[in-house]
Amino acid sequence: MPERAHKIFRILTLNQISPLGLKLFSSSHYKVGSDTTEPDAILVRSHNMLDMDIPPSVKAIGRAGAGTNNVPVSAMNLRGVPVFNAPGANANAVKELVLAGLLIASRNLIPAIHFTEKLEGDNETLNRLSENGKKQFAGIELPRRTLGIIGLGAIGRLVADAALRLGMKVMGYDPNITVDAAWNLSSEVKRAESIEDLLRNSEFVTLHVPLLDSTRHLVNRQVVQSMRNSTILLNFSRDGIVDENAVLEGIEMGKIKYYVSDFPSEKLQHHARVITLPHLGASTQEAEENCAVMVTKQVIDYLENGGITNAVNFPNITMERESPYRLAVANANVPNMVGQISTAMAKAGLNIHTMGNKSRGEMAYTLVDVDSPVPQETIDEIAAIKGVLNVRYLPVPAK
Ligand SMILES: NC(=O)C1=CN([C@@H]2O[C@H](COP(=O)(O)OP(=O)(O)OC[C@H]3O[C@@H](n4cnc5c(N)ncnc54)[C@H](O)[C@@H]3O)[C@@H](O)[C@H]2O)C=CC1
Ligand SMILES: O=C(O)CCC(=O)C(=O)O
Repeated sequence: MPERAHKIFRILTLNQISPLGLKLFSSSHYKVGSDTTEPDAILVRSHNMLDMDIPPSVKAIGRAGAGTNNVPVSAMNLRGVPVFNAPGANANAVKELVLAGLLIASRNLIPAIHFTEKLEGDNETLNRLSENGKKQFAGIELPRRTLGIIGLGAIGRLVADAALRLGMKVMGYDPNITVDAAWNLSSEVKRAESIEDLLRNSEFVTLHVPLLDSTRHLVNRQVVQSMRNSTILLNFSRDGIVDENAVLEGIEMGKIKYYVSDFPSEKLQHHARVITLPHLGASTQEAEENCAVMVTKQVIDYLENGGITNAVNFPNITMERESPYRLAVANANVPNMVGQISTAMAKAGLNIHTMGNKSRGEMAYTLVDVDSPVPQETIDEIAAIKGVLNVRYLPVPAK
């Protein structure tokens, strides 16, 4: 029978994670480090895990941020491993950088700064050269101009609010908007029927969608053609959402005045009409702390209690502990799984105290609390059921 002793969980960090989050891992129960072998869980920010050999010991992955396109989520589905993220935890940081991008581009600040940097002479000369040269950097103001927002989730919504407060008109496009996001969206945001509808009406366009198969090259040649002349395009989502060749053509044709992107790329480097930042969207103390704390709490609850909150591939499920013996079963979302799990438990004479089962897409998850210890043979029998991906026994450790 498995012992009811404190297990030491091993956590591997693949990026720098805020210490405010890491300190939630108590040193008596957790070993945390960037060199941890046989990890129970991995914490990651932008490190590319797509080609990584993820050890079989891994039971959970925590992405201290929003986008999970750097994590092999489908491969983790096959293992029944939840991939957690931190929805909304860095949204304000991104919103602020988008506002900076809007202002930098609308006032031609990058070429203006370069111009001033190159000036030489005494104060009188600098003053004369500045006054003579400044007309080439005259910009536009934001009030009454339209910002088109593609993707109205955590970030898009905050950008909409901020733009409205700056006196802009806002148009939004998001065919998959969640009920929560829709409730939180200002009624002043005009709904675009299509991306083309949004582009026809917007002087500024900002992208806030995840990188998925369906959003790769969302901004392509055809989309660029639909833009108004001199559109300022902002991309703080992911580089893959934009076809860079289409952007370069759009700049040539006068469709795009500036492309402001958080993702440097070889093709766009040193282009006078491209402003790039080094993926700085979430790099504030507050966002780093929020993300680390949120995702660490979720990973701890999963490892210790089997609770799932904010996994991108599993349903949310938490269950109060009403008895000390708990099984957590990840399985494929196919018929009769719960029946087979309960039959195996009944065969061992186990009395089920509470049971919770939820599914999402192809994944399902079952938490079962029983009144007495679960024998290893029963765990093995459940693990052998076709469709079961993993079984974890999570007894409350003896004091
Ligand atoms: N530059 C940076 O440092 C950061 C970048 N991001 C990127 O921003 C993305 C969005 O972040 P959040 O707003 O927090 O995510 P979110 O999940 O709250 O919102 C994404 C929204 O995009 C919508 N969407 C999906 N496909 C769409 C489509 N084809 N057209 C229009 N809307 C579509 C969804 O319905 C959802 O409402 C992340 O996935 C990540 O790639 C996020 C945080 C920091
Ligand atoms: O952790 C970071 O700095 C990247 C943030 C990001 O891109 C995200 O949360 O999707």
